[in-house]
Amino acid sequence: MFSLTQRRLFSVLFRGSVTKTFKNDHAFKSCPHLRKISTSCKRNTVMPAWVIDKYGNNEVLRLNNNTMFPVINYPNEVIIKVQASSINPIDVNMRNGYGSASLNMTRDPLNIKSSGNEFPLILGRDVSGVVMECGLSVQYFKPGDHVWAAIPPWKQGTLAEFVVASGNEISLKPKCLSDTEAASLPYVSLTAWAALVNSCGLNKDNCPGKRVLVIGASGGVGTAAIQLLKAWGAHVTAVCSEDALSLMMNLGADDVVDYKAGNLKEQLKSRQLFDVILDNIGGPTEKLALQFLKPWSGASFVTLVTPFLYNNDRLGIADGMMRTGITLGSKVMKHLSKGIHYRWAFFTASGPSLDEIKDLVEAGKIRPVINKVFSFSDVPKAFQKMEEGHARGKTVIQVSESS
Ligand SMILES: NC(=O)C1=CN([C@@H]2O[C@H](COP(=O)(O)OP(=O)(O)OC[C@H]3O[C@@H](n4cnc5c(N)ncnc54)[C@H](OP(=O)(O)O)[C@@H]3O)[C@@H](O)[C@H]2O)C=CC1
Repeated sequence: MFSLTQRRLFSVLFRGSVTKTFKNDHAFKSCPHLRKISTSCKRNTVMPAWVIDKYGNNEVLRLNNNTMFPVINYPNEVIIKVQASSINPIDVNMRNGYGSASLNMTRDPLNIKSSGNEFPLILGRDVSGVVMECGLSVQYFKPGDHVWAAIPPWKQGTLAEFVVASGNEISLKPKCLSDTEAASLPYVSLTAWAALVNSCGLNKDNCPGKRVLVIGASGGVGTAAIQLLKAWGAHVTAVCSEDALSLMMNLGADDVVDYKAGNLKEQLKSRQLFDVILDNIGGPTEKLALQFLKPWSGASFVTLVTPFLYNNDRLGIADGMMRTGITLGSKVMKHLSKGIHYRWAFFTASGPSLDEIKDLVEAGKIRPVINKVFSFSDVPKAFQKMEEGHARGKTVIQVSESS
């Protein structure tokens, strides 16, 4: 097999024959702003990026101005100039080593690098930016398009000047949002979509009248989930701390439960049972919440907090997968016998789903909820903020001055 350096060299040498660049594009010729970006893109073989060279605390984050410029390896890929990004809990967890067993394996799909050689690793999943270059099989996008996306965690991330994404992971950015606003939504809204739509089968036709409980409602995923559910007419009960009550009401929640105000079980008992519960917290909360679903009526419990990657990290892929299968299988069977569908959900990168979210944003049904915006040079501070918890929406990174 080819070494990584050889593969990069081939990609650079043959790039002209497998990609469409800005320079061939009519829009490019007529737009000085884009021409400027493209020129810098073409001239540089390196770019600034926040990388880690080993797992650990915030001290492992390093701004490297000489990070290798990304190249298109497959004809369905695009290179995006990152205008804004954001931080999610997975970034903090990955910095600490979370997912290293499974994600390293897939981050190098051609298996060119040996295991454990994933560094320097770029974190950051969200991007709002401009397409610079397209592989030849990319049909729906062209250089110069303003796009947003969430990049899967097994790929290099978006805390960099440029990032590579697949054409099927990106979507045209909602025109009504700035880059910093747009970068706050893809990862969390696609996670909410994966949980509510893909796992629980909710959609705009069957949501009206459904009672949904969102636990951990004040964070990134929760704020996106509430808005998606309200856009489709569900009755939403949000579980959060007291200081997030007004945020929840502003987002449209019908009922709010303050989990710090006292006995959560007693508070939930005073409500009617739910058709769907979205759990963003896990642990003891899962056990407690499962009692509050309508049994034998198709009700679903879906959690985002699963031991899937932890098991692989701890036990290795084979044993980890087996442990995960046993845990999930036994929980599914246990709750099915009580008339409840029990599910785990995972973020799924999807341009088509982002297209639908874009429509909801442009219709004014979903809006960004931004906790704080940090500059690119302050990425470590943004990680620190994320790590401190108590998020109220999203922590966003302004990568380019013009975002
Ligand atoms: N499976 C997957 O693919 C994915 C999983 N996740 C996971 O989902 C979870 C939520 O993600 P995200 O929304 O981005 O995280 P955030 O950190 O943005 O939000 C978490 C929120 O939960 C609140 N919270 C903490 N404890 C409780 C509690 N006991 N009851 C109710 N609310 C609580 C926090 O505020 P406060 O403490 O002030 O109450 C905070 O607002 C994370 O654990 C994340 O790792 C996220 C994305 C994808």
